[in-house]
Amino acid sequence: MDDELELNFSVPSAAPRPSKPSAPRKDGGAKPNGDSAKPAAKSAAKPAAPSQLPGRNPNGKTQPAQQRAGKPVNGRQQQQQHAIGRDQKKHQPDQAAAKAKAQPRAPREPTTKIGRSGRVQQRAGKERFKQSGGRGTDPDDPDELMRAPEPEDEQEDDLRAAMSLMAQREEALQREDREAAAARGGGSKARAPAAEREGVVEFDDDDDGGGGRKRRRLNGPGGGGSANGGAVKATGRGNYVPGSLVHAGKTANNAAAAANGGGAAAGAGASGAADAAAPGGEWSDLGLAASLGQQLGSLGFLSPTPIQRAVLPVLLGGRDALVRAQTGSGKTLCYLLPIIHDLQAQQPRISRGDGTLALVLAPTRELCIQVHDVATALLRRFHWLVSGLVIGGENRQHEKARLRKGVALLVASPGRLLDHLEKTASFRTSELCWLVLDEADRLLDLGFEAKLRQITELLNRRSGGGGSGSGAAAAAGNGGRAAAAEDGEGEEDGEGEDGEEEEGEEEGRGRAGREGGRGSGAGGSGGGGGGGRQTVLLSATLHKQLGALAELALRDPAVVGFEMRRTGAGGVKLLATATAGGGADTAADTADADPLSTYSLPSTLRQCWMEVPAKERLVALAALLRSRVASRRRLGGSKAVVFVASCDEVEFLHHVLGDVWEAAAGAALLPRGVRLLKLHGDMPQAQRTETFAGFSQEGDGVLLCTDVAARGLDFPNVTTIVQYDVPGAPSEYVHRVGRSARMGAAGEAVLLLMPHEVPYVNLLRSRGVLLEQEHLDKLARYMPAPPPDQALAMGIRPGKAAAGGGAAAGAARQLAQQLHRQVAAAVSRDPHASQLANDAFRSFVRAYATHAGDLKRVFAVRNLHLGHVAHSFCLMATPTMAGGSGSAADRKRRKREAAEAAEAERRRKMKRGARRVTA
Ligand SMILES: Nc1ncnc2c1ncn2[C@@H]1O[C@H](COP(=O)(O)OP(=O)(O)OP(=O)(O)O)[C@@H](O)[C@H]1O
Repeated sequence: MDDELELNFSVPSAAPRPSKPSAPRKDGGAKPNGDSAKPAAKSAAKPAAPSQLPGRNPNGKTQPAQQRAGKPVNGRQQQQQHAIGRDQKKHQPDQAAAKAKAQPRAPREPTTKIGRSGRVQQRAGKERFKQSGGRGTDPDDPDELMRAPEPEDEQEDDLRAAMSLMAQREEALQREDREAAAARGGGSKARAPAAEREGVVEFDDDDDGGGGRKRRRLNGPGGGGSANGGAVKATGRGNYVPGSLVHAGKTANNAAAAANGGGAAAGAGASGAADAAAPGGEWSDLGLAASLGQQLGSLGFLSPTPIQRAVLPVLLGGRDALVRAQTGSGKTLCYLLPIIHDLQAQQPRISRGDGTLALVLAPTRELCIQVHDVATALLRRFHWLVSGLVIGGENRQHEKARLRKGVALLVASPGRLLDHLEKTASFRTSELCWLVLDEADRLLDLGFEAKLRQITELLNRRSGGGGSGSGAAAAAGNGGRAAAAEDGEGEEDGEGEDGEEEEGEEEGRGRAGREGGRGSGAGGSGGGGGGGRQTVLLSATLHKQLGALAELALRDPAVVGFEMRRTGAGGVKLLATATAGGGADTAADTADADPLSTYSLPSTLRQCWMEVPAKERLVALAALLRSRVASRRRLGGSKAVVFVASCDEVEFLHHVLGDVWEAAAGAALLPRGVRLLKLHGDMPQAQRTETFAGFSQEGDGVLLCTDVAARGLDFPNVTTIVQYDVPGAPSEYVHRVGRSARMGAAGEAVLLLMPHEVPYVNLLRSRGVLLEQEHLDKLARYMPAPPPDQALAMGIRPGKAAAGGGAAAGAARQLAQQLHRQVAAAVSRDPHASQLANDAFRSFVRAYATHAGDLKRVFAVRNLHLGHVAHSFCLMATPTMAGGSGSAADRKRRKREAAEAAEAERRRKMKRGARRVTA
């Protein structure tokens, strides 16, 4: 059954928004390519912009005769004209000069030809300088010459020289294209005709002072061209660390091979491998610039995925878009490619002085880093386009400096972006032409909706764009998690943009209710904004507030992964349809518009659940990790991500399964070479970034984390997802498991449930998520055990546990419990470990208490056996819930301590390094 969601934005009128080449400029002016861009309604309301007046160029400046006469004026000429205008002002300080300028022009001297001796020009210049009584430019003064306007004949010389260069360059490009086409074996796919790409020929990237440059955007299918025709400058900027591109490339190659070899693999819902790279697809077919296609190829992206095929033409055609697709289907490139295609083609070339032209917002810092890394890798070929990152936890001053210099493509988390929009005066966004909200459902879950509204309004104001977007204050009934995050993180440093929803959820939910009440009343005009800005909203789920967000940000969007239907009331309904990524959509009961009910999971993902008594949770986790590591390593690599409910639990498990375990059991839990890593929102940003990159690069490893890693993160080759604690919301289940089985790779997800939690499986089933059951006894062989003499003392033959069968499994579990007691004893002797255990227990119970709605019935605190739960945290007695971890003050204290420890460690490392150098 289809899922339905009512959207409030108005139904698109019959005429779609003009495609990119004719998109309205924010000054309302016609674009240099001559398209009259303003939609009728708006242009009628506004007085004619200067640029629309006859004899004016798009900046409202007087057009040169050549342009008025209808001769083409290219970007370089425009720049020169601007420069001339400025310099003329500078060099005509007095009235006499102004009058002289007003005199009818003397007949021109014969134009100096290119290649003629510079001395001829110099002499003529010197003569003019003398005649003017020393006014104007002294040709003997090299500094002056650098600044001076050139005499007209010299301008023309320059123009001729430039045009001749253009022609040469164009010829070279065409030659290159012909060669490339011949190499591809298809001469028909040559570059677009020269006339289409006249604006993309390279010129020096003169900055005109940052104001008033008019660029020609060459968006739209077939309208793009290569900006540099392969004249690649290695800038060394690309800092793509995680290696997921390489991984992706491999996956794509594998997928392509599978599809080619397997023949029928490309069918809908077939294996993700076929989804990943349908044969025959080419980037240039979709209208991307040839050089961008080449860059994609060099990064291993050989052909587009289905979702990219669906979305790229829409965005290249200049429309806003609302996109839903399954996890790991390649959504990031869906928006980065059209953005880069557009930016690289703009003429005159974008320079740093232009500020930010594309803005990508993502809910977590790690996701921002990831998107930025991919963007940086793609931009390597376009050295004049700079990408940047602003996220909470980073040094504001450094960010400010980068923004002041100018960052064309900026990836940001909402809190920090808002901060810069409000406080960094040199942050230019007046030229913004792209806004992307990635993981929009998560942004909403985290309660960023108010911040998004503020951001959109600020951007609109700065760009002078229309659309207040004020109507989007949707009731954020579940925004409490974010409110909690803000409570916990934001007060001190104004961050709060992350998914640190682990603790303080109760306070958060209360506050969310209030915020929801406040927001719900706002109606409003909405309807997108930002003048000619193109906006993209990507969501993995059909979130309840998506309609409001779409209303806030989008204008007449193309909708991919949904179906849009008119309602009688003039609004539209969104219906979930099969996602372009293939795979099976879950069955859908749409009454509550639960995101999960419309979700699509990769068909290569095996999902199972395991019933585990509370007191055996820790050893079950240990056995599960050992079993997966052992079996997957045989297959060439094992990477597991373990999700828990709180930062404290991550800290506890990391310490206990690492150092404490080894000391108590006499052997490490995991084989040598398999690292145990941690990632959560209370870690200092530097550590988070290091872990993120480290785990991406690892061949084998186990990552203990909170839901901060649940969305969008693309760790290559994750083979197993373990949900040690149940997800906070059903949709979170889907996002967590989506970290595996990406781009057609195989993966597995294991959900551990305590006996009273087993009905959760039915809840998932009712939403179409089907899990198999796996028995704990199957892990018997991998249960950790104490040394043989202790086993014998317990009356258990050491080899018996490994033999298999029911009795053996029982024995193995007994031995594991014995080992667990030893670990617990070690914890009780170690004050630091004890503190971690107490904090983790409290946080676990607090998080458990925050489940709402249907989930509250299944995950009720009263159903917890607190003694057994405490045992699973290696505690001899059940701690009281009073005080301790979980308060905002406590979070801050721990964060500060962690930052101090990290800083001390950094200094130690530096000292060690310095000592090594001097030695
Ligand atoms: N055309 C392509 N060919 C090969 N690999 C690709 C292609 N497009 C994307 N990928 C790779 O697929 C993986 C998933 O991409 P991405 O992270 O964009 O997916 P997503 O849909 O945003 O996932 P999520 O919903 O989890 O955020 C990445 O490793 C990416 O490098």
